[in-house]
Amino acid sequence: MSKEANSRANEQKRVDFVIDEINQKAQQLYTKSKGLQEDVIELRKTFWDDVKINLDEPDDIIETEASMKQQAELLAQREQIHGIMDEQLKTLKRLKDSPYFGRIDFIEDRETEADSIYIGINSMMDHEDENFLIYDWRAPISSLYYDFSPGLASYETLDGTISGEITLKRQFIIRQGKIKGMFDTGVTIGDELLQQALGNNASSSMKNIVATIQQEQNMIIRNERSSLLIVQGVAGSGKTSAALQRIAYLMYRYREKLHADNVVMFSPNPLFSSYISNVLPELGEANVRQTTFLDYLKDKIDDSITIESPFEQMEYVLTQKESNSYQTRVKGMDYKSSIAFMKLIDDFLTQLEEDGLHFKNITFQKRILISKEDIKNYFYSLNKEISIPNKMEIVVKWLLKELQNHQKVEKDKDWVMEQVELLDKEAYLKAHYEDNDDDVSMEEDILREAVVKRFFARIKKQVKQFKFVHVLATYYKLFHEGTVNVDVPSEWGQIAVQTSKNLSNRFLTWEDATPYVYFQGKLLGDNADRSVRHLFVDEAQDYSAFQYAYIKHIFPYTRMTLLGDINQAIYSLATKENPLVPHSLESSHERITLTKSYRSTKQIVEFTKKFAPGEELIEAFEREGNLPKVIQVNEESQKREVLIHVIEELQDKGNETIAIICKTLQESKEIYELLHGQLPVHMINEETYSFTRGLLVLPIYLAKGIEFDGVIIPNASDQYYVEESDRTLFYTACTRAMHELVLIVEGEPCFFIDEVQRNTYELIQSTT
Ligand SMILES: Nc1ncnc2c1ncn2[C@@H]1O[C@H](COP(=O)(O)OP(=O)(O)OP(=O)(O)O)[C@@H](O)[C@H]1O
Repeated sequence: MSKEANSRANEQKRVDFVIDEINQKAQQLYTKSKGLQEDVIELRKTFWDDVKINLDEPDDIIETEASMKQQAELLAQREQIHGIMDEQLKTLKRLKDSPYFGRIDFIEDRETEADSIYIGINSMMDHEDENFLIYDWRAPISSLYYDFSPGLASYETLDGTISGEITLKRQFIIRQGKIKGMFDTGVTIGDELLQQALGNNASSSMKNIVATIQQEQNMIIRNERSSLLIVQGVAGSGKTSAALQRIAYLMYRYREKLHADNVVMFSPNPLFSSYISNVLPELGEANVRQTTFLDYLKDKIDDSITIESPFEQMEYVLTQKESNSYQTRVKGMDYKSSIAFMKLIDDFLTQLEEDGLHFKNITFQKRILISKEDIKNYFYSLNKEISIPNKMEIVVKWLLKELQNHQKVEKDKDWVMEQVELLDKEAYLKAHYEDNDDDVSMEEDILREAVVKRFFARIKKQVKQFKFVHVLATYYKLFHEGTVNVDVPSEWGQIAVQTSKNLSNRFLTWEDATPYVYFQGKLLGDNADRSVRHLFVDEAQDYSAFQYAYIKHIFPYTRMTLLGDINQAIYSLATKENPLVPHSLESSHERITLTKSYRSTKQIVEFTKKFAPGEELIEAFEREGNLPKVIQVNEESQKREVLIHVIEELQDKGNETIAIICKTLQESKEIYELLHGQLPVHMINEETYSFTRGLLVLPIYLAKGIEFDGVIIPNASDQYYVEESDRTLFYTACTRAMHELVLIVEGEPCFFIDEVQRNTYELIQSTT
């Protein structure tokens, strides 16, 4: 047997042994868990048998409560242990298929023998709980695997640095308990393993990358120092992957303190949220709170106000250039994205301390109980030193007191008696018991009280929610009177008219959404969100300076990881003052730059980097593929045939997921109509929450962060990608491709293609 075959046979023996241990452990755990489950069922069945119920005397009631509590605690405890065992069983099941993916042999300084460390998704000890058969990839010692090649190496523990030498670094592909591949590696982690991982077909959900994390990605994953970590990484460099493995790492490292609901991730769209939702559970961790920034804001705004989505805004920018109000809107977007606008709002808030806040009448049965003037007078009678939100709290207290008086007055009115008659039997019985003197008029009094209390409860709740403050009307005023002594853009007059019109329709454009929520928080009090210990912002290039300032304002104590690619800043207005741009205003932070692109073949990266804004910083991973194709069609009528031909060709080559990526939703709809009925094609829109493999049509902004086996840009001519501002859109679209990229051009190619050397793509004149 060759040396290699011999060592593979030995490794397989070890795998068999570990799987044997896993089976034994699973069996023991299963037996225990089953016993516990029966216990839980029995406890639930007999719950009331063991509770002593006696409600005769106050003491008996207390004793009954205590007995119920004890029984409930017992049940909860068992259920919790059962839950933990269930998780352990799931972990063992995962390990059984593929117990580990890496091995390092490490000799610590001053030791003579190397220890073999096997690394997997979770750790596992032998049945005597003495030795680790598998180390979790997040354990301190496992960092050796990611950070070093064979030779001198060290890792950090709580007790300090441990140094030594790696004498062997090996990788495995194990499936269903069998070693399918085994490689001894040198400098980087498994080119071969990585080649295999990247060569696979795209999936409708993202995969974990723990077996092949690269050194530069590991720096992001294991970073514990920075309270603000900024990652600028080119398309496909593994930013999202690093973010997700980082979450898993932090949850492991701070297991006692950090729970899934202490971590929030802002993702670019709902489709992306579902795309990445598998990774953490696959790593044995619960999913963290994921939301789009739009949904986050929506939660804070009154339901009666409509908010435009960033995608609608984008669609407007791309398709409404001819509209009369376009220039004003774009200027308004620019200004409202800036810190200067936040200063304008702050200045307006200072004015509001003196005068100008709008309130709403508090009404009951169409009668005004407390008028907006009275509320305003009361508000402005309060000491000027008190902040607006604190004054609001005082107003709430005052209003509740006033309402209590109104409630008393209402109680004796005729309408109350009508409502009393509609009360149910229970209310009557209650009144009867409460009335100790058996006095009928007292009983009526109690019933009247019950009615008004119920009616007033709703008003009081609204008061506590500050519904008496007319935030929208006050914000509206900002565009009329809020600009005294402040510099505003020269187009401010038109911007103000346009904004007022939208606000009158209770409509907030995307550029107004964050300023409005900020403004509202400054009036009513923003609760700094302390529960969020770590915030991840993916596609961070698409946030404006205003949005960042707001995020910082609302999460002042939260550690943040911002990940993005300035080359993919498709909301061009958002790039100004963006923290991803070096030398931006960020003060204390750590910055990591990723330059290697893993997603696409070398040929696709070489092609796309030529028109990327920051070309020199893009490096391709060595994975070979076909040259991208530029197909020229002569007339519109050819397009459908060419498109169908291209799709079929890509499918024949084994590409399972093919995306036709368009500039706008409008264009996507046209392409969909062209193909619908001919091919099984799926249209993806803002409401699509998940996708399956197959043929998809979607606008660029919904393809953000996602990847496909093949990408077709159906209109890559200079009619569609016209201006410099289209560059990032075009780059984002092309970089979604893993294996194949095809651009169809009717007429002249867009000037981005002209920037690319001719030998990096195949030019085809369609004769179809
Ligand atoms: N170390 C790695 N091992 C295996 N696959 C990797 C690795 N790093 C990245 N990938 C793969 O490369 C692809 C791109 O990764 P990811 O989506 O995380 O990149 P990104 O930087 O967020 O991309 P974009 O900005 O273009 O959306 C994914 O398929 C991911 O699985």
